[in-house]
Amino acid sequence: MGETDFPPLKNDLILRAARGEPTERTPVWIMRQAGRYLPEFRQVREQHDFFTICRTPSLATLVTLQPIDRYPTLDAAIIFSDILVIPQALGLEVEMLPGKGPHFPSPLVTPADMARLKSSVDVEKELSYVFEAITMTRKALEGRVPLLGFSGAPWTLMAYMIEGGGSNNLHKSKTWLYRYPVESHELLQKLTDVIIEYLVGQVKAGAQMLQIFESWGGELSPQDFSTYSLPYISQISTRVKSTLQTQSLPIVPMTIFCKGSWYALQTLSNLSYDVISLDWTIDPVHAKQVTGGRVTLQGNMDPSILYGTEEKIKETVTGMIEAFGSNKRYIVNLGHGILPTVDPENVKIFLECVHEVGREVAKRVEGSHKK
Ligand SMILES: Cc1c2[nH]c(c1CCC(=O)O)Cc1[nH]c(c(CCC(=O)O)c1C)Cc1[nH]c(c(CCC(=O)O)c1C)Cc1[nH]c(c(C)c1CCC(=O)O)C2
Repeated sequence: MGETDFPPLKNDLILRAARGEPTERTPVWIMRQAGRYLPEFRQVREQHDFFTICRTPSLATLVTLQPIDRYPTLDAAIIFSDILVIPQALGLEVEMLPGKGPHFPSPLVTPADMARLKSSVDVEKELSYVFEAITMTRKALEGRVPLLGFSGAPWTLMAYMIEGGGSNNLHKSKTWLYRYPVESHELLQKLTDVIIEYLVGQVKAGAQMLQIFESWGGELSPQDFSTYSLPYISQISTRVKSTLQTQSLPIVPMTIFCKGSWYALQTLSNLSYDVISLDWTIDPVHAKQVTGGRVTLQGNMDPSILYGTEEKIKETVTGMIEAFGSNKRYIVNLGHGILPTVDPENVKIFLECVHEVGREVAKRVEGSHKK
């Protein structure tokens, strides 16, 4: 798909912020914005299994658009899918158990189980449903906001494939790292190669920006992070961008979200990512100092603030935008996904407040530059 196959974009704030260009207002979107906190999503979910929604482009388009229709204040849409579609494409079965989350009936137990994974994955075929959903959604958006694509990062996906679902301490996947380092690297590299092809395919289908989720980055020590996460997320941004260039596709901005990996901030800012997404344990002023304006920062309100009063939400948003304090290189988001029991009215309050405060701060910064 080429740019001319889609309606022209009317709001490019987030793309400009990602590229380091000034914005007249701070852009905002919410991780997991399409999901269970919305009654309209729960209604679709009552009729269809989770992965059926992912695999049916018309349903994926419908739920991707639900938050965009409800909140005209959102500055981006994110394609409805899941990070676990990659383990599925590699041949592992994954189910989504209501109220429990993902479950792998036959996870990888020892390296011998890697023989159960496909030796080569036809990404174009196995994940064609994601690409179709992206193209359909991009058209249905009618240029209202940019469409984001995403993938899980290799370490987080490896951990799910070995733990077989959620886990408190990741001891099974860490056993691999400390007993079978060679095979662990082999698995991480295999995932990396598939992820790169998958992300390029998303851009070809119409994704305008990409986010990589290393949701379990913070479970690793700084040293293990540099051995088992960093080399692979680094490869992903450089190889995705060089492949996009070779294939004459748009070189879209890329975001890295390593939850809990505060120690890696400076290193991450020297890779070829455009945006670093921060969790709420990181102080904005510290993040700005450490990353030195080399990247755009995204985040980082504690998702639980959305359970607070209107005053608390407003106070936190104001403090956060003032601390990131710029009309450049900043995208508002939560520090992790929105929680399923949040009241959608509080999301509205949050988004409206971001618009209001974002405009004020941008004006103030502009004014102080003119003086
Ligand atoms: C770790 C991870 C997963 N999936 C994802 C991550 C990385 C982000 C993060 O750290 O939160 C990413 C994801 N999952 C989903 C999206 C869709 C787009 C969006 O709105 O952000 C995205 C970007 C839909 C989803 N993925 C899931 C749901 C709910 C499933 C349901 O309806 O039963 C949705 C809407 C299920 C899911 N999928 C996963 C878990 C652990 C769960 C269960 C717990 C939970 O819901 O948070 C794996």
